[in-house]
Amino acid sequence: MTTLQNFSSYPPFFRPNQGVVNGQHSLENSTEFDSDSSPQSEQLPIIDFEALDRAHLSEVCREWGMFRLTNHGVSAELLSQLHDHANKLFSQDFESKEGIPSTPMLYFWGNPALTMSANAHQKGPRADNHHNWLEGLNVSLTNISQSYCQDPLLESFRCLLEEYVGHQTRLAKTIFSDMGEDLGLPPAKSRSYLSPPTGIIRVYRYLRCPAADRRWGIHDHTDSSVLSIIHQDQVGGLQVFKNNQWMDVEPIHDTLIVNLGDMMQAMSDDKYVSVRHRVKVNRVKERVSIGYFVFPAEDGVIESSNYKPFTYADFKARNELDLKILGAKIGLPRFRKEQSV
Ligand SMILES: O=C(O)CCC(=O)C(=O)O
Ligand SMILES: [Fe+2]
Repeated sequence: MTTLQNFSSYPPFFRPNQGVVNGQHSLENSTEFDSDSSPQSEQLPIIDFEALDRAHLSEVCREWGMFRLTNHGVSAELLSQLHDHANKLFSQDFESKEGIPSTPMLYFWGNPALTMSANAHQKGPRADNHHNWLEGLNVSLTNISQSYCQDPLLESFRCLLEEYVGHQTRLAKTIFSDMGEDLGLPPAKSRSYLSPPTGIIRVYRYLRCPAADRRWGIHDHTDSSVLSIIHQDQVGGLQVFKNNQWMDVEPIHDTLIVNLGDMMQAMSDDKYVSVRHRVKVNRVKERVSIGYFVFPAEDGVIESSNYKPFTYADFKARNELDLKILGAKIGLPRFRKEQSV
């Protein structure tokens, strides 16, 4: 539960009156933006996992690139336990969180590290005061089995995450296989196009922000993944860009949100959409979400008619370079046959 007065769990940068960068408060000199979403004209489509309808899935992937998954087989109890543990971990003092041994869960705050799945979609150099208003734990699935023998809370959270990853892998494989059938991807290719062992989990806590109208939890972006699967708590804040407007993705506890990433768009030759989305922050409430991101095998060559052949390793390296030089991810346009940037 949130204690309004106590900010000892917050990274100092996010404590009221403390976000000072180069002598300037992080909330100064920032223009207010319009974070309001337009009235909902449409509902996010629903895909029932127990009765997967390939024609409907196909349509939703082409038109939306995001859907709500129901009947996914992840118990409401597991989801609640994950959120309870995440809340407990995040409410510890900042110093304790910084001291978490970084394998398998790496603690971070502000902008995610360059190798992470998603990078801000904004133009121009990244300003110091451009932090995403969040902290998180990044779990690389290659070492998720390494136990935290010394710390019971971390260890039981890790075990829950391991169980959760089993479900996410099951869901991603089935959904991807249906997408592959819809797109006519050659089965041999499909195997290198989805590599569950190299996926990641990110557990985020979006922090309360006094200037919620001038800061983002996560800026407008597309994911670099093949698929991303998000479970959010009841606070809300996730938005998706559809029909030239932003719409809220309403929290519903026993559902998951699936979105397609850049790799899926490339594999589908632009038939499917890597969807733009972002997360708002809140003045009075923290928000916790758990994201699962699955990628292609690093060295699997993605072949399509709109893009030059490239691997996920090439894509990552190019994004890292663009972030360093331009302060922004360019992403897929870099790999188009007719390069558009
Ligand atoms: O927290 C969320 O709901 C979304 C997170 C997200 O978009 C990302 O990590 O790429
Ligand atoms: Fe994302």
